[in-house]
Amino acid sequence: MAPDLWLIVLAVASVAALVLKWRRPAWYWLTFGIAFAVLRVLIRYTTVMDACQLTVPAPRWRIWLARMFKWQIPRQRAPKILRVRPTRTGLRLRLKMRPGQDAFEFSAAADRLRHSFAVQQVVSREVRPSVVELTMTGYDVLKRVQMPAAVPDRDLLKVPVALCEDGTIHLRDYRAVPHSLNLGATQSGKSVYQRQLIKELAAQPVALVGIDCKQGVELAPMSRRFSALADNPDDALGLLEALVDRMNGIYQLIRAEQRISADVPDAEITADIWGLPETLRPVPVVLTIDEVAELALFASKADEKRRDRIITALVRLVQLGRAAGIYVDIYGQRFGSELGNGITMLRAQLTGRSSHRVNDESSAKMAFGDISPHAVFATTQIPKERPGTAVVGDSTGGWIRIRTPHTSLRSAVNACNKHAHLTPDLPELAAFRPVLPAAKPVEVPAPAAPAEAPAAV
Ligand SMILES: Nc1ncnc2c1ncn2[C@@H]1O[C@H](COP(=O)(O)OP(=O)(O)OP(=O)(O)O)[C@@H](O)[C@H]1O
Repeated sequence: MAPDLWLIVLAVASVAALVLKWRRPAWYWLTFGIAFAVLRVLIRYTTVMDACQLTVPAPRWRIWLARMFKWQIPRQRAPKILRVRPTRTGLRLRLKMRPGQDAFEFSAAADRLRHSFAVQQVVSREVRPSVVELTMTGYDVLKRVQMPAAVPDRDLLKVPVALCEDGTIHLRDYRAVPHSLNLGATQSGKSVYQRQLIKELAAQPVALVGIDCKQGVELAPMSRRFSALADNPDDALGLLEALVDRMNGIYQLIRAEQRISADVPDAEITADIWGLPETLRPVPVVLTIDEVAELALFASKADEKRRDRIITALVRLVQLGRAAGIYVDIYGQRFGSELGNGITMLRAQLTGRSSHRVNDESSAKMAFGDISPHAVFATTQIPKERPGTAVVGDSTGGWIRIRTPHTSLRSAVNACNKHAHLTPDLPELAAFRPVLPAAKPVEVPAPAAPAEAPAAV
């Protein structure tokens, strides 16, 4: 090719790369970014590791030999690269640690590595003894969230809800983390998160039950897929107590099954619904409670009594519900002792924690104060112009930043309508079955009147 032509191709490619980087960072990453990042990492690897204090001295015998024969003194040794694997959103670098190194050093150096390799984010984790994996994210994946079409880990009660900042998918796994608390200021993105979750659960053989004291504006449009719905505190109390009755009934069923299994040598004895024969297993229930503070507020003595019964029923459900296949997601703006007796006890049982943007540090502490001070700080840093961003923690002190895809109410309602036939009938909750809007008669437009023939001139 003529040199001029080369120059033109180079100029066009550079402009294309710049435009993609600016407008479509995901496409940029797949077309140019991966190659540049792999080159950058491999070329700078030893220097960066040295600068980030992730190298160790050469073995003594090599230094001794070098001194003896006046060779060049061997340099510090960086961890050996076992594998470099590009992904849809970044790179995975698997490293064999040198003697004397530990996985914590790599986690502590994550921020330095991020700057040195010029990537968006670096997360380190130990994959097996002496091997760590650095997951690098090439660009800001949370800027425009697009969930991949195929999620391999999806399972019953394990649904994708958001993208993590390291490019992995955040799954809400009810069987691992049965109950969760989701906080956030108004307009921070709680409802979108909730819709995404319901949209995913709608396609599964589970019963959805909701309490939405905002007169049902969030959940009622999706009511075709809900087995029970309460939109005021009185109904919420009835619904929660009915759920407690259902839970007690399921415990009786498990006990009866245990008695039968006890007499059969070698038979497994179950302590929850998942060990019951499929024909007997009650359908799992996911209870969504929106704006929980509405249940805890009271203006009169009667309201206060109702409030106490609500909190008692809720505490029983989160303490004992898991084995009976009852899972609870609670949403609110704040959830602290200011809401009265029993709240701290209830919160302790909600092991799944997430928080969208909050107005103050004390709200962030309600989500993570008893789990991780780093997560509290990260929550206070969520920018207002990034609605849908949240920090998700777990009871081990780990946390990560996530962002939900922008799920409209329309698309969640469509999913609920599409899967309405999966809505199980729960006899215990029959009194709270949502009143479905009557099907709107299709209006057939009246045939247009025949146009009058123009008068003959
Ligand atoms: N993941 C997202 N990506 C883009 N925009 C989002 C995302 N999540 C939420 N939003 C936008 O942020 C705004 C607030 O979202 P949402 O209604 O979910 O907040 P909220 O916390 O439920 O507020 P409220 O408590 O007032 O109901 C909406 O305009 C919504 O479109």
